Amino acid sequence: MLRLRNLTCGYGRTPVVHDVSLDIGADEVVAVMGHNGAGKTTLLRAVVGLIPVMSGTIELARPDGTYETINRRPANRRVKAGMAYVPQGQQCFAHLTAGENLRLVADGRRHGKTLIDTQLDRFPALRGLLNRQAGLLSGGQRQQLAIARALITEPRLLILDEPTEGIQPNVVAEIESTIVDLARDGGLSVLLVEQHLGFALQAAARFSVLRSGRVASTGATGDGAVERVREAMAI
Ligand SMILES: Nc1ncnc2c1ncn2[C@@H]1O[C@H](COP(=O)(O)OP(=O)(O)OP(=O)(O)O)[C@@H](O)[C@H]1O
Repeated sequence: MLRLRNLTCGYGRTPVVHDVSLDIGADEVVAVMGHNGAGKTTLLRAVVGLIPVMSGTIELARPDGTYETINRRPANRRVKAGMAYVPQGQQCFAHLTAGENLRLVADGRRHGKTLIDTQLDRFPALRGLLNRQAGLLSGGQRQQLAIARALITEPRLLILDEPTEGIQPNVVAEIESTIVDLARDGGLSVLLVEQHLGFALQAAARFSVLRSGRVASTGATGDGAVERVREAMAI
């Protein structure tokens, strides 16, 4: 679904992410881990088109499975091509209700109401909160709202930046099972940036660890992955 080849990106003329290569297959969850400042968010920003690529390529699969380079494609057209981005920090329109947050994305889409209903089935806790201001929801509820809103765009690639940050443990488990279900149900690949090791290794099939903007370790999340990740992160 997504192929990064020797991707270098950063801010102004200063590279922050160096020479990163990464593959996410169809219906696959891949976790990118690393300490604060390792460059995880910067990598995602380049993938979604919020900052330019300095060198290397970002390739996205077309629906027919062939790849095209999208380095210069504006962010809004990447959304149209099937990417959805949920930034760090449970971002919602705080003064709008939960329902208005969802309708903002659904309105104007064909079958907008059905799209909202599908997400309310996925996140049943949101049903009773539709008339509540998003700013008054708990962190976990806001994160579910942010993911639901992203899914209304019917992405093929969901990009999540630290979805469990600042969220109580019972909701972390819910979000984890949602992500696993989404990929298992088919039709969706997930690029997950996460510092919560247990969560990332449970949810993802493969991992990459970034250290100082470079890939320090990469592999499958099976036996021995915890040790490899800990070693790469030097924890
Ligand atoms: N807008 C910006 N302009 C200049 N430098 C930035 C900007 N945003 C981040 N940086 C720098 O880029 C480096 C990587 O930051 P980034 O946010 O990508 O790391 P991260 O791994 O996502 O960390 P965190 O887990 O804290 O979000 C840091 O040194 C940071 O100071």
